[in-house]
Amino acid sequence: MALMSGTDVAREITEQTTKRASEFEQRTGRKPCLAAVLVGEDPASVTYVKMKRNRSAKAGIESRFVHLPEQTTTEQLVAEITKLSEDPGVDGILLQHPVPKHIDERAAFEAIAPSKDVDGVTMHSFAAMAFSEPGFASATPGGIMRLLEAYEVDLKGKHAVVVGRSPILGKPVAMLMLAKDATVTICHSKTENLDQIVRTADIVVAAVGKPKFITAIKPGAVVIDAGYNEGNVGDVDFEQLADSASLITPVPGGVGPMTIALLLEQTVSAATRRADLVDVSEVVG
Ligand SMILES: Nc1nc(=O)c2c([nH]1)NC[C@@H]1CN(c3ccc(C(=O)N[C@@H](CCC(=O)O)C(=O)O)cc3)C=[N+]21
Repeated sequence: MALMSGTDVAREITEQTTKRASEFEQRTGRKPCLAAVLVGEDPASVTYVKMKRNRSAKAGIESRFVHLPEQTTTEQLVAEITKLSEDPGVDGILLQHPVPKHIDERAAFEAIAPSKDVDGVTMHSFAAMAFSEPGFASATPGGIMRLLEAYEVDLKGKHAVVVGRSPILGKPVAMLMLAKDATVTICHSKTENLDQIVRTADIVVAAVGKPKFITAIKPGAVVIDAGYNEGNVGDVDFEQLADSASLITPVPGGVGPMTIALLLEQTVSAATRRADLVDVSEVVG
């Protein structure tokens, strides 16, 4: 078994992002700006948004925080996000999921301008991922793909099993893996014989939100734990699988830091594109 260190790969990506942010500031006289929108006081969400803002600041990205009360209506939230979409000083918009149950989350996500959807949550970004067109990846799926790339996991012809079909995690990561020529199976709460299907996977992506849900794999499989349950517990029973997996992500230190790295990277890309600058790093590679 070998670990896939999201912490290490995220650090490398963010070093590059920091350089690009600084170059953006030199050329435009302002920092790239990410607006983070949080509705309510869910303690986990408060922590995540704080982490994202801290890491933005360290990378030279300005962050704007829009904290709305729990009882905000869909109309009010859509109005706030629309303002940010129209604000020329804002490059990227993150609406922290989940929003309170009375809010139509899809309507809120769709108020994000496609050019500012650095968290990859809109239908526009989903379509771009599904059609392999340029666009923003959903942050966690994009982070997972970069982690697989960093560890040279070739998906071509392999059976990838995604457990979970949420709009910003399971479904888009399945599209991204399909684009890399994996044979993709998506399992969910209604799937029959889920354990057996997981045991046929060369690559397992656990994205169900159930602590230690995945307990058996095919020996040698690559295991990606995208779960973020209370107390930093993943969806994978790490102890149970550590020996039989060829590569496995830890929690913490796996997918989580990659999610934030992608968010920041895409924020600088959005800023660069919006300012109509040629991004030297994209040209030079
Ligand atoms: N619109 C939206 N986009 C998201 O990307 C999004 C979201 N909503 N809602 C919640 C989930 C969760 N999420 C995490 C990000 C980083 C860590 C992370 O970095 N965790 C650290 C540990 C955290 C700690 O030390 O407390 C780690 O895994 O090493 C975890 C979870 C992003 N999410």
